[in-house]
This record gives sequence, C-alpha cells and structure tokens, in this order.
Amino acid sequence: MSFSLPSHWKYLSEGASTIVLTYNGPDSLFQTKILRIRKDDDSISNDELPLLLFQREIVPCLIPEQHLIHVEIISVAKSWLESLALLCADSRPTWRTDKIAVSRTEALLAPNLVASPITVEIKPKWSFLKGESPRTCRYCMHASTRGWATSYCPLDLFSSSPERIKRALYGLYDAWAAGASNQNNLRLFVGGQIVSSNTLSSALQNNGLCSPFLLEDAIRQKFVDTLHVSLLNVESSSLLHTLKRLQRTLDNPGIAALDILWKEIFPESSSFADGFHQPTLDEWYEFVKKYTEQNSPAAKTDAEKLQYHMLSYLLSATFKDCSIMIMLPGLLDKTLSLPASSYPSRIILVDLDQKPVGRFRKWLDQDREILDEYNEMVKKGQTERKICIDDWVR
Ligand SMILES: O=P(O)(O)O[C@@H]1[C@@H](OP(=O)(O)O)[C@H](OP(=O)(O)O)[C@H](O)[C@H](OP(=O)(O)O)[C@H]1OP(=O)(O)O
Ligand SMILES: Nc1ncnc2c1ncn2[C@@H]1O[C@H](COP(=O)(O)OP(=O)(O)OP(=O)(O)O)[C@@H](O)[C@H]1O
Repeated sequence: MSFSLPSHWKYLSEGASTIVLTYNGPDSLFQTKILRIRKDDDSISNDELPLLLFQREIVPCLIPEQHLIHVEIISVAKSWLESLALLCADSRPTWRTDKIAVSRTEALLAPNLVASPITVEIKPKWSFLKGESPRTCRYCMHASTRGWATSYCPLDLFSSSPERIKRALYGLYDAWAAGASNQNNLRLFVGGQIVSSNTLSSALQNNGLCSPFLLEDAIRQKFVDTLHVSLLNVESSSLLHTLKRLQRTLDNPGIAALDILWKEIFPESSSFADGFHQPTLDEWYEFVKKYTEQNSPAAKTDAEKLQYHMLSYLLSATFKDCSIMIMLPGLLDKTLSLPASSYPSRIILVDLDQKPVGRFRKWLDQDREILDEYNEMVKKGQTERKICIDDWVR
C-alpha cells in the first residue's frame, strides 16, 4: 500500500473488529475496492491468511459462490496505519473507543459493495428459537436487556410469510430512523456514502433517486416495498433460507449442552473450552465434509463427538453474526422502466470471519445472562414477554 496515500482512503463504516474504508484516489486498482483493517481485538492470529483461507475454502462449501466476494491480502506499514488512524478518528462513532491495530502488517482488500445507487446492509442475527427459551428469540431478549426500542424480530425476517418479512423490514427501518446508532441491524448507503435518517432524503434527491416532493413517510413506504420485493426474489429467499438452516443446524446441540459434554470429557478442565485450539484448515475441511455428507458415519469416540460439535458451534457463530448486503438499482417505482426482477441487483454475505475459540466461554456466559436478565425483567413487570414465532419446517 506504500504507493497509496492514507488520505486517499475515506472512512465508511465499522464493526466490533474492523474498520472499512473506501478509496478516493487516482489508482484504478483500488477504485472499486474497500480496505478492511483490524482493530485491537482477540483475533485468531496476527496475519490475515487463516481468515482469508477460511473465507475462500470453507465458506463456499456452504454458501453459493454468487453470494460471496473475493477478498485479497495486502501489506501495510505501521506509519501508514498510524496516519490512517489519525485521519479517520473524527469520522468514527464516539462510542467505538477501540483503536486500529497499527502493528499489524496486513489488511484486506475486497470489492466495494456500496457502489450501487442504493445498498442496504442487514445484520439479521439469530433466526431460530433456542431450547432454553422456547418462546422469545435471543435477539428480542438481548434487545430488551440492552434497552433497545425496536419491533424487529429476526424470526419474522427469516419466516416464509411475506407479511412477517414486511413487518421485520418496518421494524428495522423504524429503529434505524429513530437514530439509535448502536443498533447495528440496518445500515443504508446511497451513492457510495452511508446515510442517516436525517440525510436519506437529500442523498436520494442528490443522486436522482427520488423526487424532492416525496415526504418522509412515503420514503419509508417506498424503501420497505423495494426491499420487500428484493427479499422475496427467488435468489434472496433461497439465501435467507440457507442462512437460517446453517445457523440452526450448526448450533445444535447448543452451547449449554456443549459445556456439559466438555465437562464429561475433561472433568479436570478449569473452564469450558480451555485449551481448545483454533481449528486448522484441514480440520475445517474434515468438519464440513462430515456436516454436508448426509450419510457420514457417526463419531466414534466422545472426544470426536465433542470436536465435531465445537467446530459446528464455532461455525454457527460466524453465520449468526454476518451481514447481508443488498444492492439496489434505486427505489422501486412504477414510473421507472426497471422491472421488479432487477431488485436486488446482487445480494452478498459479508463478515464471514472465523470466530476465535476464546469466545466459547463468552458465548456460554452471555446466553445465560441474557436469558436470566430477560426473565427477571418479565418477572418484575419491566417488560411483557415477547412471543416469537419460529416457522422452521426443514
Ligand atoms: O454476541 P453478540 O450477539 O452480541 O454479537 C456481537 C456483536 O454484537 P451485536 O449483538 O450484533 O450488537 C458485535 O457487534 P457490535 O460491536 O455490536 O457492532 C460483533 O459483531 C461481535 O463479533 P466480532 O467481535 O466482530 O467478532 C459479536 O460477537 P459474537 O457473538 O459474534 O462473538
Ligand atoms: N465489501 C464491503 N463493501 C462495502 N462495505 C463493507 C464491505 N464489507 C464491510 N463493509 C462495511 O463495513 C462494516 C464493518 O465490516 P464487518 O461487518 O466485516 O466488520 P466487523 O468488525 O467484523 O463487524 P461486526 O462487529 O458486525 O462483526 C460493515 O458493517 C459494512 O457496513
């Protein structure tokens, strides 16, 4: 990256582990790319290769290629990252206090998915009901315990009912429009820039995507209708169904059951998953082969069974935390010549990083905490128990 100036990169967005920038310089090599750089975190390794190989070799065994992007590794220098960190400091949300990991020597380049007239990013989260909480889904409990005002339920988004999908989209839009910036389930990009509810209307107008006379409520309606058509399209429905199946089946038998299994096999172990190593690429291959083969022989020993379920849960965590980027040619409009079949132009999954094994303990504790806290809130009358409907039939 030495030939690209840090000032050519513009902050776009970020998650818990990475910051993403778009290119605004003269080099055509980067003009269609984003740069994804890591923050100081509990990442699985100091170099990007294991993450890249996981995305290139393992994920495509489970997700059709047309919903994936090709990611490349590039070298970065410490001074270059330090300059970049300074340049993007003011653009970052104030509540993200973590820093760019300037000592890392590699970053990722990926196709820029927000270059469409409109890109919608949905982070759908968990699509299923868990045994420990047979009525309220994990997302809805977690949102309540965090004091989030939202009517979005992932089980609606992943349902087979067009009405429920529409309800989920209104829920996502309304929470986003209320400006809760730490609610990360919906992000909108217009003309390559991230937009807020305050800037949406002007961004749409400036990009010739809506008339100046369209009121806020009409934009909301049009936006939800456009997204609804896009998600009901065969390719999108099939992707949502695949994601739902992977999340659910890979999570089986669940983190609490895994903890029990762990204790049975390692009674001397001080803590759940303590000493469990990050799977190698070969171990991932072997796992995916067994998972995808219908008639694979059952694990022979308890240790093999544990290894299988640990990898399975680790992989489920990736799919429970990924985001969907939906690229749109504009807002659906009967006066435009574009047929409904052009919505979306593409639908891609991002953030398919391999999760670090150090998270197992966090996941076990967090699930318990969310469940206990939510039950307590219901008991104290601080919230009414939400009933989420899981319509999974295979
Ligand atoms: O545990 P969760 O469900 O809160 O998920 C975390 C996310 O929180 P969310 O609930 O989406 O606000 C969290 O997102 P935010 O920081 O809230 O944007 C991260 O995605 C985190 O994963 P990672 O650190 O990037 O590997 C996510 O952690 P993992 O559970 O995937 O380890
Ligand atoms: N290829 C891409 N093109 C455009 N924008 C992208 C692309 N990949 C990621 N982004 C944006 O950057 C943000 C952060 O990326 P990503 O989700 O991969 O980071 P993360 O730190 O792993 O996030 P999380 O906290 O959700 O796990 C995304 O939410 C999205 O807005």
